[in-house]
Order: sequence, then C-alpha cells, then structure tokens
Amino acid sequence: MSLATTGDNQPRTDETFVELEKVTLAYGRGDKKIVALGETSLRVDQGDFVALVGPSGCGKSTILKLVTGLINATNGYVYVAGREVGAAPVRVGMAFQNPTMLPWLTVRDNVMMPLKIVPPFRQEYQSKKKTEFRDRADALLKEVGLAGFGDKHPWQLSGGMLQRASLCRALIHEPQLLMLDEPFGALDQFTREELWAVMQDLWLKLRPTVLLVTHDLKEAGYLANRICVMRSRPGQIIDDAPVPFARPRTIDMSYTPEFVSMTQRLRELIVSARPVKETV
Ligand SMILES: Nc1ncnc2c1ncn2[C@@H]1O[C@H](COP(=O)(O)OP(=O)(O)OP(=O)(O)O)[C@@H](O)[C@H]1O
Repeated sequence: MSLATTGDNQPRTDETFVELEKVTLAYGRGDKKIVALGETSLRVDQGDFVALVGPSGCGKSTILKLVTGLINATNGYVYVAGREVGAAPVRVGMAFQNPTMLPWLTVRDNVMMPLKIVPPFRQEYQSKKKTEFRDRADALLKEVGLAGFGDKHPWQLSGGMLQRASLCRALIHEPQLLMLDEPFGALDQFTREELWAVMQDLWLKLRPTVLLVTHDLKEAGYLANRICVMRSRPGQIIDDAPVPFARPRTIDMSYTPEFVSMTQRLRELIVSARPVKETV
C-alpha cells in the first residue's frame, strides 16, 4: 500500500471485513437536509485497526453508525463480513466516551451483559455456562488492572476504572468488530495513555477488526494500523495512510521525530480540511 492513498484506492482483498462502497448519507429532508457524508468508499481488512480523524462534524460517527447498521446509507452499499450490513450475524462490541453502566448491577454483571444478550452466548448463559462466563469476566477485569473490582458497583469506580470496565464489556463476547467512539476522550492524559497500552494488548491478543474515532492524533498513531483523515461539508476521506511503527508501541515512541512528523502532517491535513469560517 502506498503511504497516502485515499479510501477509494484501498485495494479489495479476500480479507476485507468492512466495506463502504460509494456511500452517501444525508440526515433530514428538504430545508433540513444535511449531507453528512459525500461519496465515500473504505475497505477495512479483518483484524485491522483503523482510526478515523478529522474536524468536528465531518462524519466520523456517521461511518460507525452505518457499519453497525444503526442508519442506512442514502446511496451506495455497506458490507460487513462479505454481506450487506445486517444480513450476516456479526458480533459487534462498542465503547463510547461515556461508559454508561447499569448502576444497580455489579461491575462484573455489567461486563457480562453482552453474554446475556448476544447469541450464541445468550443460550449458553441461560443453561450451563454461567460460572465459566463469570471466570471469563474476572480474567478480563484482571487483564485491564481491575482484579478484585468485579463485586463493586459502577459508582464506586473512578472514570478511568469505568472506562477499563467498559472495554471489558466491549470485548467479553469476542466481537469480530469493535467500534470505539472517542472512548478515552473524557480521561486525563496519564489515564488515557495507560488505557492505550491496555487497548493495544487486548487487540494484539484478540484481534478484532477495529474502527476508532478520535480527535487525539497521538492516540490514533499509537493504536491504529491505518489512519483515515476526513474533511467536512460534505464528509469525505481525503487521506488514508498506514502507521509504520512496530508493535507493541510505547509512549516513548510517540516522541520520536518520525512519529512527531506523522502527527504534524495529519494535523496540517485536518486544519486544511476544516470548513472555512463564513464572514459577515
Ligand atoms: N441524527 C442527526 N440528524 C441530523 N444531523 C445529524 C445527525 N447526526 C449527525 N448529524 C450531522 O451530520 C454531520 C456529521 O455528524 P457526525 O456526528 O458523524 O460527525 P463527527 O465527525 O463524528 O463529529 P464530532 O467529531 O463532533 O463528534 C454533522 O454536521 C452533524 O451535525
């Protein structure tokens, strides 16, 4: 792959897991119509980690909603696992900026929630596997540094701890597809960097296909294999480049001249992609 191909030029491979083919998306109608995405194509291989960055309102979250089937494309096609979105049963995990948990459940029960809902685990949960699932939740909690916190309630945890638990909940059912919409956006810098390491470890181990929306270019560079830069009005992918750093990545690496020049280049692209302010 060349260093700066656009989403349209990303080659299709047998490994393609997510595909947007000439998708456009408009919210509302008539006077209220907002074209959130202009014609956009994107291919993401199975097990890849792709970050979407760009100015506010450029359509990053809209792409996540299209890929999860929450909204339908106005034009074009969205494929997941080789079929039109929604046609193939795909296990999806999600984590957002606000790690909403059910306050009356323990952290462990919150983490186990997808196992109670998503097939085939749902059936197994009802029957024999409750103890096994409990052990799985505790193992995952341990992995993110929350050993012993399974019996606590969400209100007894800090924001960073809740976000760790929310990553466990997103991954407990071994999702094929992981959607991360600014999951570390509300955390302080140190907690955020700790969680990048946790996220990287989990991804290296479980290898879901990940789409990450973030405003933090350092985060995109630390976590992703590929970074797509978007512009707004209408939203479009204007740059799609691989991140050439070996794994496991470290915070120290983010201070190397190569990393800094990569984030500078991304920043310049985003600044030039911002809509021009209208003058009176
Ligand atoms: N349900 C909706 N109804 C109408 N317009 C919407 C809706 N959701 C999003 N939009 C508009 O579509 C555009 C793209 O929104 P989207 O949330 O995808 O952008 P984003 O890049 O994720 O933004 P941010 O970085 O600020 O979260 C924006 O102009 C937004 O106002």
